[in-house]
Amino acid sequence: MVETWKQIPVNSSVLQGAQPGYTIHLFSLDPDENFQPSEIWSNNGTVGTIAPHIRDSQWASPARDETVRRVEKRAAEFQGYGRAGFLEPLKVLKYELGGHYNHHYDTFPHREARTSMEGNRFSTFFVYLQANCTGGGTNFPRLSPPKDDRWCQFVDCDEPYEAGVTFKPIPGNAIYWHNLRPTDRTHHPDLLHSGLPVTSGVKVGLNIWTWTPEDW
Ligand SMILES: O=C(O)CCC(=O)C(=O)O
Ligand SMILES: [Fe+2]
Repeated sequence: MVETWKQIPVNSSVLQGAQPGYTIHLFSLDPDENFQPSEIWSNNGTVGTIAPHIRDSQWASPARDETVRRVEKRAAEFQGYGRAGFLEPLKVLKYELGGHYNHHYDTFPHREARTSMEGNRFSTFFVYLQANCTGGGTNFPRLSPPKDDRWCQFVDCDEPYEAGVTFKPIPGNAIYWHNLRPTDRTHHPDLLHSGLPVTSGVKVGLNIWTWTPEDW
């Protein structure tokens, strides 16, 4: 038989029973019934309060089914080993009209100020799952806008220089950053950020927070 480059039918028995090392699953979460108002935690990590003038959104932790575990695994592998100790259960966030989250850090300040937990949120993935909305970018006021125009597909290049950098909520995209400085383990001051108000429609995001090992 002559070999051609169109030789293997996708549904052939050759593929049945194969155990690929890596499978892609369509990532779809519909945790609507589980959504509750998002809380704000104090610096020592003890109290969660609801304060819509600071943060107006709903959140839910999806059940750890196979899809969610796969996302967890990918997030862990992306970061290699080392300072990545634990993942916090994934948190889906939903913002409706006017929903926002004022400027904040994702970290808790430093070990001594905390009573109820060890470690800290080393890194953040913020994934845009749905963004059928206007507004709703993620703003980092202390970052300098990029000079290369190619970034304009991901960040809002029309806003004033002083506004810092605002990532556009593009479904399927994610932003990733390290909250802690490796040298002194304090939070990086430039990583102050906010979820800008949604001016129409709905934005759904996903937080994947990785914690340092307990002895960090
Ligand atoms: O909604 C956003 O764009 C950012 C959300 C955020 O910073 C957070 O949930 O900690
Ligand atoms: Fe945040």
